[in-house]
Amino acid sequence: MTTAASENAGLVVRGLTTTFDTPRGLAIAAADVDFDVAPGEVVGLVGESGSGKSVTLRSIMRLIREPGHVSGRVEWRGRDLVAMPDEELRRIRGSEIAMIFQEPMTALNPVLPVGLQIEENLIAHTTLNRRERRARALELMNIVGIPAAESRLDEYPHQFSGGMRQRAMIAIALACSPKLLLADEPTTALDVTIQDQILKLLLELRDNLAMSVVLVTHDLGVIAATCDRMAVMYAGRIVETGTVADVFARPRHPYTRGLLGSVPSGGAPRTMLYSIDGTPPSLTELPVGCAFHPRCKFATEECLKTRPPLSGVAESRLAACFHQDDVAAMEPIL
Ligand SMILES: Nc1ncnc2c1ncn2[C@@H]1O[C@H](COP(=O)(O)OP(=O)(O)OP(=O)(O)O)[C@@H](O)[C@H]1O
Ligand code: NI
Repeated sequence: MTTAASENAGLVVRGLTTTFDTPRGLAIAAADVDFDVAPGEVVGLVGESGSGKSVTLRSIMRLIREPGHVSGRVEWRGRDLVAMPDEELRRIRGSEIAMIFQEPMTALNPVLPVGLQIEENLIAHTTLNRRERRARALELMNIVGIPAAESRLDEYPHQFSGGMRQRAMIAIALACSPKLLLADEPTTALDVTIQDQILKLLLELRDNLAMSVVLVTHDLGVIAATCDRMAVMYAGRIVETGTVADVFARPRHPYTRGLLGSVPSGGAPRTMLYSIDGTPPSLTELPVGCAFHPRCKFATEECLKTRPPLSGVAESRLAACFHQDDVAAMEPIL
């Protein structure tokens, strides 16, 4: 049943679990992931390479293919995206919900001019006529800051620089004024100036469209600059959530503390440097107990036997650590 309250609820993810059958066994790439994104809110997902950030985003959009399998609930404005018929999902995808992929070249069609790719989205999801579509495409190119937009509409993706391609992909994603944007490393590999411009653009759109954003990044500087709340992922699980201010000021999970501690103090960090010893576990052979225990200075007997549940001081401020009070009691980092 759809209620007015749930229609306003934005994105609600519950128990999202994604596994892959691999020759080495079942890889649990995302496990029991829970998070919410309110209308107009920007939530960051952060974690090391392979922690399950992209898999989580792709699972929300039902873009996981064999040998992958997704379970759990993804509610968007009160409707379950996991259980919804393909046809209905296709209508929502690209219009209400848009995604920006990690690698623009794979998301863009190489044999179609950029302007036409924007128009294709408009053909699929609006009743605009040809002239109106062209005008809207031009408007979008201007919004994302592509110079000489009029002539660039007829160019192909390979004629665009990396930064311009990223902008083109954002223009396509935004063609139908989505209410939810899933952005996977939208600014990685771009230089700092362009990165700042694109993040600023996303925040403007968030304000103008009351758009919700899930932003995946491994860059804590990007989280600090753009997000309201954040979730830290480790080995497929969310291990800490909270407002960006709270998590940065007083991390409650040793992994988060390690990530933040490895960031140079003074000014927003641009890259995440790892000072945490060791490497993440294999997803087919996760350690018993807490998956982080082999790398953790706080680990005790309990951590080797039992996986700590996400718990904490408030519903919106959680950490999956038995020793979170000790972690929080440490000297502030920044
Ligand atoms: N099709 C697949 N088959 C098997 N394993 C997969 C598949 N797709 C993803 N995985 C595994 O899922 C895990 C999580 O991958 P994911 O791409 O979500 O990581 P990530 O956090 O986005 O990392 P990065 O920062 O490098 O983008 C990885 O170990 C990856 O090998
Ligand atoms: Ni990724």
